Amino acid sequence: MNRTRIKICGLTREADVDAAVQAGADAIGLVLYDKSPRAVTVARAVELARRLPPFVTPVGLFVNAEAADIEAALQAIPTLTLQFHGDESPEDCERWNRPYLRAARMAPGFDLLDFAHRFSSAQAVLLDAFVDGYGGGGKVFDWSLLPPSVPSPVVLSGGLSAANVIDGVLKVRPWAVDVSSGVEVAKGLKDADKIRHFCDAVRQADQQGSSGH
Ligand SMILES: O=C(O)c1ccccc1NCC(=O)[C@H](O)[C@H](O)COP(=O)(O)O
Repeated sequence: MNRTRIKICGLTREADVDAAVQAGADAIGLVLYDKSPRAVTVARAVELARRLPPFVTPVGLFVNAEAADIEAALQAIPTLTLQFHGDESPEDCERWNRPYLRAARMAPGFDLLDFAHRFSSAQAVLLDAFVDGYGGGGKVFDWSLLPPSVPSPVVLSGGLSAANVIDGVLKVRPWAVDVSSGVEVAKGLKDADKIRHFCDAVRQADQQGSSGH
């Protein structure tokens, strides 16, 4: 069983970036969407991304952003992976010729297979709950809604925490998991112990999954 990759999202402080790296995160999410309580500016994102060692990916999150704002972020952080969390079309995502994640908001009746086909150029589809304000809602969607297989790598997201991520990994078998609220003490303020417990739980899930549980 592959090692489930881990993205810790909505980081705003150096200490939280360091805690995510220390706990074994594979990526950090920087919310470049000014209506979010976890928003950071491009300048702040540069400072945070600069702390990352090799092989830990900075992911910039956008919601229906102006092209100039995405351009500025890519100029400032050339290694940025893009995450589109709004109503962006495949063309909106592909024009940057950069690796990107495409968020899918899993409302009941949502046609994930059609969505994954439309966004086949995405590195992965990030499956999130359908919440007001696009994301970061701390809400779990019904994993049983998922089809038996999805033609893209899946990032499971939405209301995850150390308490439910083992179940999520064993049920959905995603390429990666993504968490924001579940490792916070307040919006945008992460807790190092929660981050560590979350990452340890993902490792435990991988062990259970490889031993046929
Ligand atoms: O995190 C936010 O505040 C946010 C705001 C607007 C769009 C996307 C946002 N976050 C995107 C993420 O990838 C979150 O990690 C994802 O929605 C899961 O959040 P949570 O349910 O709090 O773990």
